[in-house]
Amino acid sequence: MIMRDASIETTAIGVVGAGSWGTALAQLLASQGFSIDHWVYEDEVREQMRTDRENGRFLPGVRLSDNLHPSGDLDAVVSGKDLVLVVTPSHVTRQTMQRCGPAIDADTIVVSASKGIENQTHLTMSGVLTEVIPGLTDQRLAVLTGPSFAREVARQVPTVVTVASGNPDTAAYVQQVFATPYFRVYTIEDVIGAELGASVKNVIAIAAGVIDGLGLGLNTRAALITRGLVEIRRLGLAMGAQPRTFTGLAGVGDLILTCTGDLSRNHTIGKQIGQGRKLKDLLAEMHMVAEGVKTARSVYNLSRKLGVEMPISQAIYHLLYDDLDPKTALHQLMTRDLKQELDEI
Ligand SMILES: NC(=O)c1ccc[n+]([C@@H]2O[C@H](COP(=O)([O-])OP(=O)(O)OC[C@H]3O[C@@H](n4cnc5c(N)ncnc54)[C@H](O)[C@@H]3O)[C@@H](O)[C@H]2O)c1
Ligand SMILES: O=P(O)(O)OC[C@H](O)CO
Repeated sequence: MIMRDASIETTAIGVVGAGSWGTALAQLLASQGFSIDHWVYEDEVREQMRTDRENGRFLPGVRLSDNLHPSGDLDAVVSGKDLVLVVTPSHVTRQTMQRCGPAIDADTIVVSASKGIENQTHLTMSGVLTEVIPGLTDQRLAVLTGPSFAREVARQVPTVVTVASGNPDTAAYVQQVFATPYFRVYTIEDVIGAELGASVKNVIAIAAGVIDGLGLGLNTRAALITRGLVEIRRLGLAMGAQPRTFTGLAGVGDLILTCTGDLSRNHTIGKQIGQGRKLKDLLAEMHMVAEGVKTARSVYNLSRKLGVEMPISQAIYHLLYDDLDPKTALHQLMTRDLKQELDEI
């Protein structure tokens, strides 16, 4: 049993986004007894969730509790809530939350569970939400992240995540709301570090998939994860993150999961590219999001703008957008100038 403050039990919650992660988290909360208003984008998905109590498109095989209420009314889902959870793909977060931002009450806690960096602004999701939700400050904002495949959380596989907020009280509140005996929640204060770890690992996971698609070995994958973490940390430091964040769940934890787990969409797309398939064909077949594809563009431009050395991430950008051959990319990475391993800081 997780001990919660009695006041937590009556928390009114709205969830925006019913992809695999939005549905898994909404169901997790519903299974704990919270009444959930859940905004579902597609009419047919919403209808199926209402009638069959299943989201067959994004999270098949998981029965939805009766206290999870699918809705197409975005304003109604977010208004009058103690907590609003935003779980849209990062490229539609701005447009979605711009629509309903004014309906969110001034004291509502807003939690982002999306992972990505906007292409146009280079903002992480906390930055986007702060721009589009009137009056939202970092005091009412939190980020839920860490190694967590939706399908495993839905099966109640023991999972450990972290909640980042600039306000420790907000982090502690969100921690209490989400924690279950199979979903352990830590807190940290470094929001930008947590979001960068969560976002850039998707680019490195594409690289890990490419390595597997090329049929390379475990040595290569371990090297990739290690050097990928160096790149994530470098970008993080350049953007004001705390270095220790990257040794935690939002950093190395999520990086290991996504680089090694067959359930990862980012890893899968990388693997197919390694096997010779083209990005545009893969995207045309996918109804889910592989955030690393868009984030690779943001990271490429950010790293150049900030002068941060990120050779793996830059190679993935060229592979995705300039048709760089995977074997050539690997050869270029392996034959870079020889150097000392660790950065000064
Ligand atoms: N799936 C996971 O295991 C997992 C785990 C942790 C974090 N995340 C993150 O959660 C976020 C959401 O991913 P997901 O896996 O739930 O999504 P998904 O890939 O399963 O589904 C896509 C979602 O996008 C929505 N969508 C498509 N077009 C839209 C539009 N124009 N406006 C609004 N919504 C639209 C769909 O309704 C659906 O909810 C991503 O940032 C992802 O990285 C996912
Ligand atoms: O399936 P992916 O690659 O989007 O990864 C899902 C989560 O981010 C893992 O923590």
